[in-house]
Amino acid sequence: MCRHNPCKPTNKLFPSQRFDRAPCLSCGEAEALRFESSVSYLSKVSFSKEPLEYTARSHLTPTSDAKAPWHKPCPQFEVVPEENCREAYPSDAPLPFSTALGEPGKQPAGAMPALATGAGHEPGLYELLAALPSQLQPHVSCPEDNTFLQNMFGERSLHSLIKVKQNKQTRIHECLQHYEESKPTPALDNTAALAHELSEELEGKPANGEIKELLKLLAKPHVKSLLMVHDMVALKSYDPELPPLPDDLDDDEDSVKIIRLVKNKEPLGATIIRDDHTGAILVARIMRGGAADRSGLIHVGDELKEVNGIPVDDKKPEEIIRILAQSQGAITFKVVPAMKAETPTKEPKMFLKALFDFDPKEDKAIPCKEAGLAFKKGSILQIMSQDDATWWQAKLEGDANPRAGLIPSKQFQERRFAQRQPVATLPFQRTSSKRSSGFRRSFRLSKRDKKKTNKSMYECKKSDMYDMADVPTYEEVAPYRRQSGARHRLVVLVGPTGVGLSELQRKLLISDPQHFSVTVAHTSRSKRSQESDGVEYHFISKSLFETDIYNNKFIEYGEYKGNYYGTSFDSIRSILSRNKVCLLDVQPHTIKHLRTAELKPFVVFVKPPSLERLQETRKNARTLSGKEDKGSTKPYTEEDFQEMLSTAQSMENQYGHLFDKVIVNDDLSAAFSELRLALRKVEMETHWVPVSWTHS
Ligand SMILES: Nc1ncnc2c1ncn2[C@@H]1O[C@H](COP(=O)(O)OP(=O)(O)OP(=O)(O)O)[C@@H](O)[C@H]1O
Repeated sequence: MCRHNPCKPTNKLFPSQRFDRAPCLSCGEAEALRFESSVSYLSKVSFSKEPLEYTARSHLTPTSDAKAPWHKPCPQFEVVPEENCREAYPSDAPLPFSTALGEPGKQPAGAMPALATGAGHEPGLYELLAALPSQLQPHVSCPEDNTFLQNMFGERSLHSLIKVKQNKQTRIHECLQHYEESKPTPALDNTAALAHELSEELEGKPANGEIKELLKLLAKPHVKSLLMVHDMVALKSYDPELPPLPDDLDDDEDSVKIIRLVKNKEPLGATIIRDDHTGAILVARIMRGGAADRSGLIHVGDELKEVNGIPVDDKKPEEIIRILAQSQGAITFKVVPAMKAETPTKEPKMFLKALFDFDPKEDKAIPCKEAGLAFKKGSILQIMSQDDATWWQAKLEGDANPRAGLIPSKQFQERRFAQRQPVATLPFQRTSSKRSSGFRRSFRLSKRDKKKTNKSMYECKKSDMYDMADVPTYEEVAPYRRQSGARHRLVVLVGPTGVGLSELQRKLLISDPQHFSVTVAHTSRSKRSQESDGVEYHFISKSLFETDIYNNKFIEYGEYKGNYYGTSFDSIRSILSRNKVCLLDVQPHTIKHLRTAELKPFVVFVKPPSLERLQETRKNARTLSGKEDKGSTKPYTEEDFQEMLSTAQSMENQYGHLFDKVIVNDDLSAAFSELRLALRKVEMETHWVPVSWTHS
C-alpha cells in the first residue's frame, strides 16, 4: 500500500524474493535499502561532467531545521537499518552493508563514534587506531604514504595516549576529554606571531638560563606547529576555500554534486523514489535528525545520477539496491541537486500526546515499516515534519536518538479509525447483574450521606452512550508546571464501581484534611431534620435545579424518586478557590466536560487487580447490595468481581486516552501511596497538558 493512496487495501506491498521491500503494485514503489552514514562526509562539487579537484569536508552537525518540501506523490523506497529489515523480511534481505570498515566480527567503522563518546569507550578507540592502517590501505595508492601511515598509527607514543595503563594513571585521552567537556576557548588568535616577536626580542637580551630554555622551547618545530594550529582554530580558518568558478561553464549543464559517505552503523535516514514521468531516481524523504539530515548534504528532490560511478538513470530501484549492497567501503553518490532550494525555517516545536498505540510492524499502509516509530497510548511525540499529509515524522520526547520516524498523520489516522468503527453509536455493554451497570454513579457522593444513598439513583442514561465524535488520535500538548500558590489542578478519580475509589478518597482526606476536599452535591429533595444545608447537600428547589441544568451548571446530574441530585461546577470552584485540592469521582464520559484550562483535571484511573487478587484482598470488603433498602451491604460475589473487571476493561478501551495515571488497587496501602505520590508530583513537577490549557 503506498502512502499517497493508503486507503485502498488492494495496493499492497509484497515482499520480493531478492530484496527486503518490493515495489508497490499500483505505483511501482521500490524497496528499502540500507546504507550507513559516516562520522564525516566528503563532498566534491562540480559544475560539469568532470568534477573539479576540490574536496569539502562537512561534519555531522545539525544543519537543517529546513522544511523539506514533499516532492510529490510517487513511488519511493526507504533507506533503513539492516538488522530491522532482516527481522521484518526474514526470507531474504540482502541488505547492502554489513560491517563497513572492518573484518567480520571485529568492530567496524561503527567504532568511529567512540571518538566522540565518554571515557568508558577507550577500548573502541584503541581498536580503531589499531585497525586504521589496514583499513586505510585500499585508499592509499602511493607506497610511501602507506608506510608513513603505518608508522604514524603504529607510533607507541600515540598508542600510549589512549591505552589503559595498568597503574591507572590518568590518560592523556581522558585529560583531553575533560578539556573538551569544559569547552575551552582560545584567548588569542596570534600566538605564533607573538612567540616569534618574543623570540626576536629575547635574542638581543643578555641570556640567563630561563631565557635560554624559553628560546629553545619556542624554536621547537612542535611548539611552533602547536601555536600555529591554535591560531587556526582561534581564527576558524580550517574550512577549505572554494576554488573560483570555471569560466567556460555550459549554461545548460546541470550542477552535479558528488557526495561521499563513509559508513557506520547508523541508518542514513533517507528514502528514494522513481519519478513516474521522468524515470528519474529522486530523494523522496529525509528523516529529520537522521544522518542524512544532519549531514546537510542530501536533500529532498535531489536526483540520483550515479552510485560509485555507475549511472542509475536507467536502473530500477532494486538494481540500485543491488549496487549499494555490493559496494564496499565509502560510497559515492553523484546527484543533481533539487532545483527548489529548501528554505530553512525555524518551526516551533510541536508535541503531541498519542491517544492510541502504534506499531509500524503491524501497519499495512506504512511505506516503510523500518522507518516507522512505535509508540504507546500516552507517549509524547515531538513532531519533526508534517510535510507529508499521510506520514508525519516524529521522535519520542526525550529520546536521545535524533532521527525521526514515520507516524500516521492525524487526518490519516482519523480516517482509518472512522473506517474501522461501526457507524452506529454503541450503548455501553450492560451485564445481567442486578445493578444496571458497573460504571460509577459518582455524584451520589455526599460526604456524610454515602451509606444512606442508593447508588443506582444517579444513573444517567444518555451519558452511557459511547461518544463516537471522539476519534482519539493525537492531542497537542505543552509542558505545564503549577506555580507555587497557583490554584491546584482538579483531581478526577474514575474506576468501576466497588474498585475502591471512595476508600482511596477517604484515605486522602484523612491524610491531610487541610489540603484535600470533596464536593458537596446539590439536591432538590427536602432537607431532613438532622441535615444542614451545604454539609450533606446543597438543598435547592426543583425549579432552580432545572434552571441550573438548563444553564449547564452541573457536571453530572440524575433523578431518583422524583428528586434531582447533581454535582455542580461551582462546587469544584469553591474548593479550588480555597487553595485546596478537589477530589472528584465521576463517570468516565464526564471527563471531557471537565477538560478545561480552568480546571486542568488530572485523571486517575483506578483499576482492579486480577480476579484471584480480588478474591484474596476483598474477603472482608463489602459492597452495596443494590436492594431498595438504602445502604445495605453484602460481601462481594464472583459475579461482582467479574463485572468490575469487565467494566474496567471497557472503560480503559474507550476512555484510556483520557487517563493521566493508572493505579491498580491491589494492596490498598500500596495503591494509596502511589496515588499520594502521583498527586504530589502533579503539584510540584512538570506535566504534559493540552496546549490550550497553557494559553490562558
Ligand atoms: N485494595 C483493597 N483491598 C481490600 N479491600 C478494599 C480495597 N479497596 C477497597 N476495598 C474495600 O472494597 C469495598 C468497596 O470500596 P469503595 O466503597 O471504596 O469502592 P467504590 O469504588 O467507592 O465503589 P462504589 O462506587 O460502589 O462506591 C470497601 O469495603 C473497601 O473497604
